[in-house]
Amino acid sequence: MRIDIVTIFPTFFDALDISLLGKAKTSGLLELAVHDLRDFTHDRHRTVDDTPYGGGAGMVMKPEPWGEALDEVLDGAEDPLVIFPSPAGEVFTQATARALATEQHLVFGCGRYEGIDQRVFDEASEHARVRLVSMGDYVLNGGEVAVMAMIEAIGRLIPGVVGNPESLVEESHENGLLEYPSYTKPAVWRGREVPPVLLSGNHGAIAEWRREQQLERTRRVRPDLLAD
Ligand SMILES: Oc1ccccc1-c1ccno1
Repeated sequence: MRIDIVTIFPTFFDALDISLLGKAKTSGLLELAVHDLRDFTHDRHRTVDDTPYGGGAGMVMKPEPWGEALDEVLDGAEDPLVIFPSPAGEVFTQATARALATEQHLVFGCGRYEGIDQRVFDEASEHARVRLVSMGDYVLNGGEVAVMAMIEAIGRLIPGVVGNPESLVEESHENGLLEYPSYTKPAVWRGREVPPVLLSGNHGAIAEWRREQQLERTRRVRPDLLAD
């Protein structure tokens, strides 16, 4: 998979050089390029924003730098999917991550300020598939945090990135439920014992207990996940 990111804070994504995603880059499973939007400006101040037409507080990201940046990133690309994090987007879920992990080329556009001139989305939509994606019902200062979260959620689902694929199966949201509680040594810690069933060696009983824990936790914390 190739990932391109367009942002005014390119160093924000230095963190992608560490941990699993760093190994995925080194191994060639993941090709990543970060582009500084200001490299596509032509004025002395490298201006990327301006006041909104119609008035209002804040600034809007200018279309020209975005147009030139996306022209470069999309030039010669084969069926890329362009994703802009936005509070106005469809909500990102594990199902979204699974679907995006099958894409060959993702382009992430990180908006800042009060957003990006609408004509950028309209123009990009004539050259590629474009989606606005929300990380949830809250407001961030920009798309970089959202893109980092999406890249981690997507990247770990790319075959070969996570050492043991089995570890992906019993996670929250993989089977529509929240994950069961986990325990490790010591068997007793500050007087708190590990549930005896987990020490029983009875794999059937352990699986049943874990399923019951998933259902109980989901009913308690996220009943919406159980709604039809
Ligand atoms: O609040 C935002 C500002 C810019 C880009 C994305 C967001 C956002 C908020 C929730 N999901 O995405």
